[in-house]
Amino acid sequence: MTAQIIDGKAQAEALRAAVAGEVARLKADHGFVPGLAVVLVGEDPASKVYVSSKAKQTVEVGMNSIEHKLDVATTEADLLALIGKLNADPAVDGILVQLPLPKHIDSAKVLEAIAPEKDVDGFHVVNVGKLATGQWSLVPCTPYGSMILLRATLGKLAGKEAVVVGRSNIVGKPMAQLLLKANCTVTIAHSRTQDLPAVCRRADILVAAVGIPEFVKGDWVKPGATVIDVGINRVPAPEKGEGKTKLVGDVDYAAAAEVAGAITPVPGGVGPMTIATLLGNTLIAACQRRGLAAPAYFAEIDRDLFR
Ligand SMILES: NC(=O)C1=CN([C@@H]2O[C@H](COP(=O)(O)OP(=O)(O)OC[C@H]3O[C@@H](n4cnc5c(N)ncnc54)[C@H](OP(=O)(O)O)[C@@H]3O)[C@@H](O)[C@H]2O)C=CC1
Ligand SMILES: Nc1nc(=O)c2c([nH]1)NC[C@@H]1CN(c3ccc(C(=O)N[C@@H](CCC(=O)O)C(=O)O)cc3)C=[N+]21
Repeated sequence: MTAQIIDGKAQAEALRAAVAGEVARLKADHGFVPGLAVVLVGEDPASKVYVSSKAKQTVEVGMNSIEHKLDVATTEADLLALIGKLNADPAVDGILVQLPLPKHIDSAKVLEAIAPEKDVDGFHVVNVGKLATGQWSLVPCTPYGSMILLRATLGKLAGKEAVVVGRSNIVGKPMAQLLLKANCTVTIAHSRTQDLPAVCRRADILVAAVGIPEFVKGDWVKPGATVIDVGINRVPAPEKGEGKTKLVGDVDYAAAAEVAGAITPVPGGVGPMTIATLLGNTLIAACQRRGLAAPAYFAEIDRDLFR
């Protein structure tokens, strides 16, 4: 048996088309255009690629993109001052500070400085706390995108056994919270988990967010399970020529695809969804801040997943 390939690229395109439609409607009916500010500190090549692709897609859906590219030597105080300005700027609906930040800057402090209602990453403690206590909040993009892929693949998730490998604040923990909110039975595994292969084999839904190339093996996957591979790892690809690289996930894709019912590829899986949900969150934040109802498309996703 070969698994269904979950097409994150196509799902992300559909989501962006829905966002573009809503942006046009808001402009026509309410006379404003949502704006997303993305802040990049330093010259990390991968971060630069992500930030420019975020800016491009922001403009493609009809929103305003505000880019701040700061020198690697930018002080924490200067960054906090910029965030203060963006918080106060009425043209800015969403603020994203690209991670990782240079070592001399305290990321936690920076994330807490972002106004929670503009925190389109969903990383602020207020939004984390709201998610954990069942209140409405902006939700981290990668887990939210993963949930949308699960909804498209499985429909209702209630009662399913879900295992999340990884417990970071940006992926593992919020992913587990969302699966719990969707009435799954959730296990969070990490580097101290005993007999990880056996824990993974219990999963109807297996989410890998580890940061180790092809870490999850084919025989860790329960036959028919749905596998969400969050990992993005750039590795050498000598088969493509000397010095060439390629992207692989945290799952041994070829082996897992023999066993799983459905699986996300890398690239083309969770990654594109992350940017699409970022645009979705910006739209939601823009509506929320003006007291407008959440766009119907997102209300429907939330209803299907969480009620
Ligand atoms: N597709 C997308 O849009 C995004 C992709 N990513 C990718 O997702 C992956 C995870 O990212 P992130 O959560 O930030 O990574 P972190 O490094 O912050 O967290 C990794 C987690 O994996 C766990 N882990 C590490 N080694 C093992 C092991 N041997 N066995 C079991 N668990 C282990 C760690 O456990 P412990 O806590 O015990 O140390 C930790 O909880 C990366 O590949 C990253 O590139 C990230 C963000 C967005
Ligand atoms: N504040 C903050 N928010 C983030 O959401 C955030 C961040 N910092 N720092 C880095 C990680 C990583 N991340 C990705 C986004 C898109 C792809 C993506 O589009 N990937 C494509 C391939 C891209 C390529 O070819 O390089 C794919 O998987 O198909 C991947 C990873 C967001 N992150």
